[in-house]
Amino acid sequence: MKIVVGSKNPAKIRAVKDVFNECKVSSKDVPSDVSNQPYSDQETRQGAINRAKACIGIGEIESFGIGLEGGVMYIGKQLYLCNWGALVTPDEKIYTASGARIPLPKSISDELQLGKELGDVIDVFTKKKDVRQNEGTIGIFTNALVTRQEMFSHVVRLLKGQWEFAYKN
Ligand SMILES: O=P(O)(O)OP(=O)(O)OP(=O)(O)OC[C@H]1O[C@@H](n2cnc3c(O)ncnc32)[C@H](O)[C@@H]1O
Repeated sequence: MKIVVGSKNPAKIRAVKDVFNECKVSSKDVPSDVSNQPYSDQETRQGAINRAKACIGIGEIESFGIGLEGGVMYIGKQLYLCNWGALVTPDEKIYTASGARIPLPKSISDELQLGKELGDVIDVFTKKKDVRQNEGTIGIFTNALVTRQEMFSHVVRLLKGQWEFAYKN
């Protein structure tokens, strides 16, 4: 079984390798075809689906595609971090799953409202570089108890499990 991950982000690739450790996992940078900063569950999920589909294009007929997408969404006035994953099979069946979500501090959501991307805002907030490729925003605001890789591993496990269930039944 070959898996193609639609991102060069190491946190995402490691999450897929962690769950599909028996498979050949490769990665390629594909477009999400949604905004750079998705602003709803719907848009974030669509970005994950678009990435997964783009992975099983020409030359990848036998492969499974996985797309992982980060975004934000409102519940009332509270902005939350949200994450979605999609797995597309070679015969184009689509499985989706979402990840844990946590509220973002007002100082962060105020910056996002100016049109900035979370990845840039969290780097400035933490005075770190490439948080998105490491512990992620979820890692920052959970004191590293849950990192971006761990959160995405859970999403990928949800995808794999749904596919296994469908395959067996
Ligand atoms: O290389 P790709 O796969 O594009 O990875 P990315 O982290 O840059 O991009 P995503 O599509 O996953 O996320 C969309 C935006 O939200 C940001 N973002 C989402 N979740 C994040 C997190 O946990 N930590 C930091 N930035 C995050 C991210 O930096 C982007 O600006």
